[in-house]
Amino acid sequence: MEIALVGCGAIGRSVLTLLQQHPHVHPKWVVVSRITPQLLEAVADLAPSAQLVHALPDDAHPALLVECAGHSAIAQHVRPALERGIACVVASVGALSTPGMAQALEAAAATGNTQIQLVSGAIGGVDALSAAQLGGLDQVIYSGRKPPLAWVGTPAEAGCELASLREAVCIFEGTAREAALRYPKNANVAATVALAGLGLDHTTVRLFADPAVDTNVHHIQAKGAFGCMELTLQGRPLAANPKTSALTVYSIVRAIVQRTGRWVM
Ligand SMILES: NC(=O)C1=CN([C@@H]2O[C@H](COP(=O)(O)OP(=O)(O)OC[C@H]3O[C@@H](n4cnc5c(N)ncnc54)[C@H](OP(=O)(O)O)[C@@H]3O)[C@@H](O)[C@H]2O)C=CC1
Ligand SMILES: O=C([O-])CC(=O)C(=O)O
Repeated sequence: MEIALVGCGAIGRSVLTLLQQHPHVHPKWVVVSRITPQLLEAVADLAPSAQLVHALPDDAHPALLVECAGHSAIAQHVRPALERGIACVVASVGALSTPGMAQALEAAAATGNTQIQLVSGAIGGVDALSAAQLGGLDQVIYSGRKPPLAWVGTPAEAGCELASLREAVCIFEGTAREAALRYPKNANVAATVALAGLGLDHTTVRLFADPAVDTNVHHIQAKGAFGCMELTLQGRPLAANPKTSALTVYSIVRAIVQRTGRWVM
């Protein structure tokens, strides 16, 4: 199966590394915003038969395009690929918080007669939540807790001195839509939980910078006709990006590899 990968940062490089164990998956195109000597070297090492490009060439027909770049890549690369009939796997789920984006992707997938898969990424339990939603959900609360370093370069910096925090600070409370728009590199999970459950405007989100944790701690509390659910996931961050949990990489590789087999779970 030939695939195109969009993004070659912390997630992209780890995905390429793991895919070396899957001989039926062939990364043929790696789409990046800037082609640098370091990237050329990394791709030559991790996926020697892949081309490093700024956009998917017109004559490329991958079976799958896998996005692990950032919110801007959804309009720039995912939407046109869907229109061309290329199935897409998306990690930057928070991009769907931009008004009109979900509808635009839906229309693009309809034009191309193909599908978009949103990965569960750094969280689990999304299957249970979306099944529970069919019976009716009363409340879903998501909280994301990360070490202070993971919030560098975000609006959290305006409200507190991250480097000298002595105790946990709630840096955001609001809807999943607001969280995903304000924290595009840290609150994709908030959007995922919301899209599976009560929606972007009815899911309560709290984000914490916490010097007492050394993992990215995701917590979901949900109740409804099904009963109730509580899930805590302590995700080990990637060394190359403390904002991102390693589980995101495994979730993406799982989504790719499942397409080469006969079982879907
Ligand atoms: N669903 C989930 O659970 C999670 C989702 N994510 C999503 O995955 C994204 C990537 O994470 P991570 O790999 O850790 O981040 P990194 O910053 O390490 O890497 C992102 C890479 O993508 C490139 N990039 C950014 N925008 C584009 C674009 N429009 N087209 C092509 N390349 C682009 C960047 O290049 P440059 O620097 O040159 O712009 C960079 O090399 C996050 O921004 C987030 O949206 C992350 C964690 C969890
Ligand atoms: O990787 C994580 O732990 C979560 C994350 O960054 C996000 O939700 O965007």
